[in-house]
Amino acid sequence: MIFGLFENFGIYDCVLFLTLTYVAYYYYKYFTRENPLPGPFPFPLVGNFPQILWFIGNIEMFFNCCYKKYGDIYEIYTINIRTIVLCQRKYLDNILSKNTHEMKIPKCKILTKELGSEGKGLTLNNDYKSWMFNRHFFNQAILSPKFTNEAIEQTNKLFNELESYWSKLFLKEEIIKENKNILNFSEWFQYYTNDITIKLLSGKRSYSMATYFNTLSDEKADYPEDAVKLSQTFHKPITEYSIFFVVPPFIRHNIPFFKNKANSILQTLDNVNQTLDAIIKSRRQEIEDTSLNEPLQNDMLTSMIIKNTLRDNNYIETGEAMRSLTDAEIRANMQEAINSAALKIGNMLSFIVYYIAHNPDVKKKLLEEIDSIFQGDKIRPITKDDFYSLSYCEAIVKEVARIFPVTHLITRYIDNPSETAEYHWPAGTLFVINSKVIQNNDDDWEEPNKFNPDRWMVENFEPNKNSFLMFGGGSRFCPGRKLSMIELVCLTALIFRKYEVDLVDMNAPIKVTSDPGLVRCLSLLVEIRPRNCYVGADY
Ligand code: HEM
Repeated sequence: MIFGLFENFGIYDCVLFLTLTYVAYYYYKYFTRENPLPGPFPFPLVGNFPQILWFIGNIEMFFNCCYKKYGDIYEIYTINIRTIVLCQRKYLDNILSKNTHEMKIPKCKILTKELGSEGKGLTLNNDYKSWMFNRHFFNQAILSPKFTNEAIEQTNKLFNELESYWSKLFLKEEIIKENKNILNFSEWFQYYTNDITIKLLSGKRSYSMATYFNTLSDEKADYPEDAVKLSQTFHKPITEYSIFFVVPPFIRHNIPFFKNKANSILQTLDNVNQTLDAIIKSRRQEIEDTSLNEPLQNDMLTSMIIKNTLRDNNYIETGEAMRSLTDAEIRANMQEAINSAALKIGNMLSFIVYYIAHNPDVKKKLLEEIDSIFQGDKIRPITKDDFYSLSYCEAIVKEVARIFPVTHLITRYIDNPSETAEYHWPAGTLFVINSKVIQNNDDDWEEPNKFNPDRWMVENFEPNKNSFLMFGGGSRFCPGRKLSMIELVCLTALIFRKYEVDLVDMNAPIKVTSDPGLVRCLSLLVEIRPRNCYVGADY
């Protein structure tokens, strides 16, 4: 009798039958899931993609709306993976513990193979041993005192270069008189951070600022041709990467618009890989050609190449456990560092300037601190001691990171069953931590919506555990935190020491776009002129 039912089935009936069976199975699984939580209603194959699509370009808004509607813990379906969103610090004890070694993304062969990141680098590396190994090299290269000194030296050098462009374009007397001293701060600092990141990490110059200057000026800056290609190659994947995280593979592979976008990113990544391979090869050669007693450059690439070789001061021959990194591993680490650093620091600087401009009392205190440290000297290079003394400036950076974080989400994926937020979760659960909501919670922060750097100045002040996640937490804590603080504090001081920076439109909200990885400033127009700290001073 059952077989009789199927006798007259055509191909369309079969497709319809299979679709209905799949949909029934999908919703059976959905309605019988473990620990059901509130959240937007999902659809077969695409999960909550239709709802997320509504917020494309401003994913932060999607998470805000869900938080308001569903509360401190809810679930969404991204790329058809059930994702538990945590918006309370009390839920994070287990998941951000230093003793756990959770991954950041689901084990997804297509993703890691497509992006070529399988078992390499840090963020997308799901192999714990390989992650540990790479993380050790990463930390050693970027957290050393030599690297700190190099970061401060390069910050000064590149800031001088930036000023040389600004003086030609915006700071001449006649330009200021005609009110043409307006610049797009977010663009300039995106190029600045590109330049400094690539210099510190690879030892090479990218000349992004020079390239940008040339688009604005009749007078042209000189730079080597190959350097330009490097900066252009790095710019694209960082900004468009998120298509691999929000668009399901089926759509990415078959719908022409998404397919073309994904292919173009893969092509760019391929160019980045080739560029990095060439840089690594030539640096290896330079190191080989340098005698053992001659000093080497202090960039991250050089440190990663020489670690566990005869060049390394701490070298002990112990075999595989202390092997050095392969070119492919170095490349993945470099790519990751460049992707992480330039955009986050660049965008945060724009947010800092925006908040300072809107808070005159904060600006006044900042200038008092700067003047007391530099004593009116607007030219001498900033030093490591200055960096450690700029405590109010550091408080501003932290307060901006708290109230308006550049990374608003942090992910964790468990490959063993675990207890989190008072529920037992099976292996294979993905969690998203909404750090923006957590950092603006009034249980942990007095008047959380008030921009108040002074809260960081109270003696012995420490935020409650897991209530401030600027650099994440647990063993996956951001390894670039020291470099970031150096850049953010030093640049804020260098800018405000010498320049008056006013927003062109004080009434406009800050223009941003956000994807799951980053909140990005689209544009920040400011009017700039030399700051007259002391009456009668010469500029
Ligand atoms: C304002 C600047 C920055 C901010 C706000 C920031 C924030 C973060 C956050 C929130 C995480 C996730 C941590 C977690 O999952 O618990 C992270 C991870 C990471 N960051 Fe940063 N970061 C910044 C700059 C940098 C820089 C300058 C570098 C490198 C040069 C860097 C390299 C990385 C890497 C490699 C990871 C992945 C670590 C891992 O999975 O083991 N970041 N960062």
